[in-house]
Amino acid sequence: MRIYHLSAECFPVAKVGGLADVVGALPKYQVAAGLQAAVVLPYYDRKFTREHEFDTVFQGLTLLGTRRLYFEILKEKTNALGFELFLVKIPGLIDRQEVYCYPDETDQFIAYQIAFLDWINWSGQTPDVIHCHDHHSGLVPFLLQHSNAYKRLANIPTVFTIHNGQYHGATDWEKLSYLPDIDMTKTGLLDWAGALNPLATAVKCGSAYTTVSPSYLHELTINSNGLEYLFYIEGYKGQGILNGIDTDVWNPAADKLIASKYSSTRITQGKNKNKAALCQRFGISTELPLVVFIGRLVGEKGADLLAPAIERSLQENYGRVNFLMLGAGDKNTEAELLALKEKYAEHYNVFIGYDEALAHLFYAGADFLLMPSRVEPCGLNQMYSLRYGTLPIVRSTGGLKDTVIDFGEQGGYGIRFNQASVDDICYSVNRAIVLYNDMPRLQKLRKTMMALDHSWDRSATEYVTLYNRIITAS
Ligand SMILES: Nc1ncnc2c1ncn2[C@@H]1O[C@H](COP(=O)(O)OP(=O)(O)O[C@H]2O[C@H](CO)[C@@H](O)[C@H](O)[C@H]2O)[C@@H](O)[C@H]1O
Repeated sequence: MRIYHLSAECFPVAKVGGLADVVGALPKYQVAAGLQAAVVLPYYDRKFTREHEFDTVFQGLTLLGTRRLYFEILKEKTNALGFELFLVKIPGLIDRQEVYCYPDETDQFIAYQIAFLDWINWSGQTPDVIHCHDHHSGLVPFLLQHSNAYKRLANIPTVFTIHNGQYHGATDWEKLSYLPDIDMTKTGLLDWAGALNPLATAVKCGSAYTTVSPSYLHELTINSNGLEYLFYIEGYKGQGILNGIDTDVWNPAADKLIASKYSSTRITQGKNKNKAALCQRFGISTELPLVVFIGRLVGEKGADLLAPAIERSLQENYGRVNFLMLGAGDKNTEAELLALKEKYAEHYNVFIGYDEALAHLFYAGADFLLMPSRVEPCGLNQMYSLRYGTLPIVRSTGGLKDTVIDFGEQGGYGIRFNQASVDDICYSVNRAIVLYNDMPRLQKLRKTMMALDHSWDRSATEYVTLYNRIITAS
């Protein structure tokens, strides 16, 4: 079965967040299961692309409205990622360093999708399934069915996976002229609330859509930034498939990015060594329970709650708990987190920025990982932390609800709270401090956490079942 995954991110080529982790791992597991899975990314001028060799497998000329675009499809020579990797390169438009936030990013993503479709069309390929991830490839299901340019491809089934339903890629109707030779009676499929909305289009036109956890499938009908009714009426096509984690990359027994490797037979020694390295780097003591946060500093992650919650918690528990933060994003939140450093240097520190290696040390060296997310489609951090024996403190939402059971319940191993509020965070941190002071119990929970299996094997099989279903129906 030939599958093309289309995504803006893929670890380690270009990572901004969890989308990259999923697209860098799922195809590898699919290849191991016997599928011919490949990833097609926009080209980025980054370390990975500079350090690897590529063959030019296709060259073409296409149109973006009246603009003529020369494009190339590059293929990584050695399949270094465990699957075929193709890059769409368009000089002057898709050849830059950053993944997002260019003023012409709508043009970039439309051109990327058109170049991909032109390539498979002109090169005579007919993949069994095209699997699109987030709005950056959301127009593909529509173009396959309703563009005269791609008539030969019209029956290819598509899966659309929603990693983040808050971002839709909505744009104004001016961009309609960029779409090649479309059936103008079908433009309603591109519309949501008066804008051209790629995420809504993909939900309407895809053979099926998936969310990255079962709970998030339902939550989209309650909170999806204006698409709630769409998810309600299209719900029959939806399926929640929980993400897995790449256990080759996230494995404390073989992780080269941490200070000391460890397995579930030597958890305490292993974690202590990593905690010592982490605390030394940030100038805090190792004796106290260490609570960390890793992630994008945005409202969805509840990042604005961190500074007030940490301040209150440190005032209530001065000298009984330490905090370390790693993240970048909203400038006000960054400033608030930096300001706390002055006041609480002995018990708190923050690294503003993106640092993959440091994230690994955080997962290994921390005692607790805090995730006060308002919205969490799946969340990978809590699964990484479980694998490293670090107890997750999470708000009960989306994938966090599906993967973390409170230690107060039968078989539980984490801490869960209901409200994205300073009160609930502080209360949960207090529970963590009490648990830390009952070390035999915490050690037992660490063993339980590390024995959990969140690898991709199960979820990869669920995708294959879905592919088979939509292929049969097409
Ligand atoms: N400053 C920093 N330095 C180093 N590493 C950092 C970092 N900030 C974040 N990371 C890393 O980025 C990844 C974040 O993954 P998440 O799944 O938590 O979030 P994200 O919201 O990006 O993904 C979206 O897509 C994924 C995948 O489907 C869903 O799990 C999630 O709920 C959804 O919001 C982790 O690998 C984390 O370690």
